[in-house]
Amino acid sequence: MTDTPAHLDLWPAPYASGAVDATVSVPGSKSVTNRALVLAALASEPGWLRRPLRSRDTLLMAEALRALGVGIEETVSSSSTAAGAPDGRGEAWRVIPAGLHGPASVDVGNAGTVMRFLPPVATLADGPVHFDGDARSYERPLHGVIDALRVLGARIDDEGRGALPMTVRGGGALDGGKVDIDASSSSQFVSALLLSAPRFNQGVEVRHTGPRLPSMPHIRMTVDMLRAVGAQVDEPETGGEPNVWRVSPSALLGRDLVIEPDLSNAQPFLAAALVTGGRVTIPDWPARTTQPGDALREIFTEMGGSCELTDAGLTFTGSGRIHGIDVDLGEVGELTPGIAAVAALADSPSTLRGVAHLRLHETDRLAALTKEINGLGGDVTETEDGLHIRPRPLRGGIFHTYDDHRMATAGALLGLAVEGVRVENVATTAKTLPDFPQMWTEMLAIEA
Ligand SMILES: O=C(O)C1=C[C@@H](OP(=O)(O)O)[C@@H](O)[C@H](O)C1
Ligand SMILES: C=C(OP(=O)(O)O)C(=O)O
Repeated sequence: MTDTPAHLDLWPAPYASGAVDATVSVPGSKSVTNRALVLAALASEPGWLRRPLRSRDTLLMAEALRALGVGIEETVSSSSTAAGAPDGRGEAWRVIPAGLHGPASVDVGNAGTVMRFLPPVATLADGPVHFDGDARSYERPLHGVIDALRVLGARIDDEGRGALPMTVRGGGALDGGKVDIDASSSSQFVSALLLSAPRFNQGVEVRHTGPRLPSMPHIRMTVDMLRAVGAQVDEPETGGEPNVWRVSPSALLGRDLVIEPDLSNAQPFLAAALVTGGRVTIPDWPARTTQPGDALREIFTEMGGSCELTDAGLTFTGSGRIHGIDVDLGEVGELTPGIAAVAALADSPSTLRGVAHLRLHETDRLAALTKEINGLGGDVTETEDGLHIRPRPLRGGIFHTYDDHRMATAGALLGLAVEGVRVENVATTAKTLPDFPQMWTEMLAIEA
């Protein structure tokens, strides 16, 4: 982990002089948008995504599918007031499936969903598909997808790396069948194989053989979205064998889907209510969802507030006090940076457990959180599978972000309560929330 020169891209994180009181409309879910794009591309008829997230990760997914021959048209839906509205709301993507063609090149950036969900799609193309991405993408685990696809009949050139860069030698179809994988380093291995499986000749039977499986809500999301386009899925949570998922071969329907707001991106705004003892409402919070961010209702309530779901959305009200928490975040790992930031401001220590796999995310999040919170005077130690956080008075300073959008929002959160925090490269929030700095200052009612 190298230090970025201090003069580069330092964003003075606004300090909150009082309690926030705001309504914040959060753009669409990254995880839902990228699954919906893949399923729409594999369908047998055109479909719509309304209010898709338009951020680096989802634009990379759309661009990659276009490179394979899929039509994705930008339109302004009837509910829209203006094309290109800053938060992307009101816009729609019309997805027109087509035969998948190689040769093609895919830039995955550092998007786990693109680097894992698209290689199975590429096996269905009629030529080679080359995958490359950011330097960090070479270090993120992909072996589960590569090895499984080989067992299912694919030809992949990765020069023995088990990682990017690589070329999938698409043959126009894939046998499919049974495969064992160890998905303990990423649930996205399972989701990746299931999403394309209706188009494999024999569908798929995936058995997870590893010690643990993180991010179960994201696998539920995959299963739910497959079923919604007509796929037949057998899985452990509805009476199937433990750790086994089966998808039958079938055609997929085109869907007209309104994408839910990204509840993990709602996290910093809800946390602002907790940290300042204020109140924040997130409109369109779904009554039922598979998004892991829904767990924030319980987690932040335990840390010192209350929430209410009404027609106006989810309103979270801070109590003015923040309590430490002892919690297993294995199911909701992507919430860890925001929870760690809040925990560093609490009135008692916290233990965050079950998130060893975060060492393989956008950056090593356990190391990065420890170093950066301690750099502001905090007292955080890494455990084998998480963090111990003992709150101490913090001071201003540079909060490095390591190209990690959730490190940037964690730094902004600390800045609400600690004067003089400067977040390095806040623009890295473009991975999933390009308008974050503007949304943050609007929430605080600060003139831009
Ligand atoms: O399938 C998905 O959309 C995701 C699954 C999770 O990945 P891991 O299981 O690798 O943590 C999550 O952290 C990531 O942000 C999104
Ligand atoms: C882990 C994350 O992303 P990715 O989809 O790249 O794995 C995240 O958004 O927190």
